[in-house]
Amino acid sequence: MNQNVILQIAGLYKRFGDFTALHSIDLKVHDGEFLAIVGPSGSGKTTLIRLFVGMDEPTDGTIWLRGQRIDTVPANQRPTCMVFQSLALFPHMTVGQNIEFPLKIRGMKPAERTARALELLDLLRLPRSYHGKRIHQCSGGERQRVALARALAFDPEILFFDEPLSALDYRLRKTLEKELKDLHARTGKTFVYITHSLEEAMAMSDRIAIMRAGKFEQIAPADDIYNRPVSRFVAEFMGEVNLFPLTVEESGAASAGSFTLPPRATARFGLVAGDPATLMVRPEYIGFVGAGTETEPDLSVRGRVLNEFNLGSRFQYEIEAEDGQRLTVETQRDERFGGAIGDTVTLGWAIDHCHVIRGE
Ligand SMILES: Nc1ncnc2c1ncn2[C@@H]1O[C@H](COP(=O)(O)OP(=O)(O)OP(=O)(O)O)[C@@H](O)[C@H]1O
Repeated sequence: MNQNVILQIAGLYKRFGDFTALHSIDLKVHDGEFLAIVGPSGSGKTTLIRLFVGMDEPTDGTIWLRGQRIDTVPANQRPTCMVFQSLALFPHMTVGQNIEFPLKIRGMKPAERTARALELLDLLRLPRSYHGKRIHQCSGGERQRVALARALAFDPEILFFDEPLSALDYRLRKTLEKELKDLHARTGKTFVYITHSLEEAMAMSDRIAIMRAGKFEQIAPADDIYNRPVSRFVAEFMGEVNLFPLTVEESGAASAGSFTLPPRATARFGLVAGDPATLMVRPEYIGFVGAGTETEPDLSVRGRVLNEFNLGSRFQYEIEAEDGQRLTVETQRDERFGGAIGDTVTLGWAIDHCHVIRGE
């Protein structure tokens, strides 16, 4: 990925009657980037993609592709934009006919079309013999690859994906996630990928844009979004999290209900008395403090184990602190809590693993 901007939008609005689906959106997508757009249902993800590809018009604002304004250009004259729709294959046609379809409507000669289709089968790691195979004879995963080959047929610079894997079972989804990431690396193309799934976004993308009610709440690399969310909404959207509202006192210490943050910690986060803020710590950074614990943790809480959940590679615990707050803790399998449900435990973690979210 380089820092050249391939796609830029500024002040984009979309209204449906009285309802504003997109509120003054700005975004820059870099050349060769894999950008995931994540957000709850109804946040405006599909509306945004429809504007990119010309399936709908913005109420206000501009879209540029490589510095050229495209929001006023009809969809069929935006050759660099293709939407990947896995379910839009023609079932009665062969794999080859499907892949060649966009080339045929653009007038490419049959021999050239077939050569291109075979190249794309190679790229998608499908056997060349599939060229004559009917779509209904292909498995779900193969169909996804054919749809991708078709989207790539005209060599678009950007591919837009609208939840392509959401209907697939877990194993196939995981396989295709890896294949998509690999395809992105091999083609060097720009991918803009809409998903509900945080896991998918984390696994594949260079940056994640979190959408909420028609606006971007945060746009950043996955690690930043996960470890340094700008709001409670982003923190909670990005998986399990422990959030403690802080009351910063004149002394510099901050009360977090079941524990107190020492002045050196509040100073480090730049908090002063009266600042509204929330302390965040992810479940995997909290550990059980026992006789064998080598160093005293910076912060600790006593509580009771309410539940244990086996997540496969990890274990998750629900703990009730003495002030009634619920905490979520995750350990690796080999660090599983040795006691019983109902036991009183001490939990501890490092200030380095805390993040402060400012504001109400
Ligand atoms: N043609 C339309 N007329 C009126 N309202 C619309 C229209 N299209 C979308 N909306 C509204 O705009 C909002 C955003 O819809 P959009 O489909 O973009 O959400 P989304 O984030 O893609 O959701 P999902 O994840 O469920 O697909 C929703 O409240 C939706 O009801």
